[in-house]
Amino acid sequence: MAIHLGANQYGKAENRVVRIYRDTPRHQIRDLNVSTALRGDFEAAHTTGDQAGVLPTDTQKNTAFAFAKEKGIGAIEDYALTLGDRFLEASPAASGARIAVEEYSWERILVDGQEHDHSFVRSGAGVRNTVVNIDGRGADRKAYVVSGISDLIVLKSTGSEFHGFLKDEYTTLQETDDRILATSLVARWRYDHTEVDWDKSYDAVKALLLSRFATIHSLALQQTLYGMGSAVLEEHPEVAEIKFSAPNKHHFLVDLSPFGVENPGEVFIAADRPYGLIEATVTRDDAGDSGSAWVNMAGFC
Ligand SMILES: O=c1[nH]c(=O)c2[nH]c(=O)[nH]c2[nH]1
Repeated sequence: MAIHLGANQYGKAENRVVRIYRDTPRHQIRDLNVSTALRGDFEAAHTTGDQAGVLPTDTQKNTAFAFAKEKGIGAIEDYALTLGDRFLEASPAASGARIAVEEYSWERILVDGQEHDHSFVRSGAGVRNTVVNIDGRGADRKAYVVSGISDLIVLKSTGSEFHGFLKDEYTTLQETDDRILATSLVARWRYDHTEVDWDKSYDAVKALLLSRFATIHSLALQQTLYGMGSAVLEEHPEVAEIKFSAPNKHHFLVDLSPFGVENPGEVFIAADRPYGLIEATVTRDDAGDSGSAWVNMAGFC
């Protein structure tokens, strides 16, 4: 029987890297979840057990923590790019590196209206993340950055319709011109290049996604996502494409008529399962090649 080793990668997943800056009494915190992986010629490690070319996952973990101190943590994209280049330098057998970083945000606790110097409360709508893929070294190096946000839970209490859909003998859904639209949005956008002010771009894209969700009069979640994605591509030349995964968090009107009570769109049951899952990609026509940007990105069409 002929068999062979297929695609493979290895690394340390979910390093919880917390970096405190304490040069002054007013501390700063960065709180990351870092996953690293190398791909390349690791055939022998699998087929014969020869680990000569394998930079241990433990070393990858150590590097993630050491760089948090030695190089500091700026934008997560820069941290990920620096780590990826380091692993390719340290591991001759590797042809590519994938570094995924999530960032949990904290804000200062207010005490008597004043921001505390070293006490924080977890904050933020949504979790910022990035996935950096680097192929090759030196003149052959190519770097791809996909950044995004997950767990961005949004709801609008009107301004959403759903009607005119295809019907067959199993269709029971009523048409509606006024419903709740809610989702826990995952959005990831691919940058066209790496000369980007990452923090500024992230803040602006997030704000734009939220404002378009609010202002687009929705005829379907599909149309809302396309509108949100188009706005990002129109206003952000640095973004080549954007992908969404959006569970339609259904809110069903509760029938209060058995109790003689009218319910004109006021009391709903928030169902957690099942949910419609709407996924879409919006791409600039002249976008550059996506290369390995989307390698192993689960949960997207
Ligand atoms: O925005 C929606 N898109 C759908 O495709 C769909 N299907 C469904 O039952 N409800 C909805 N809502």
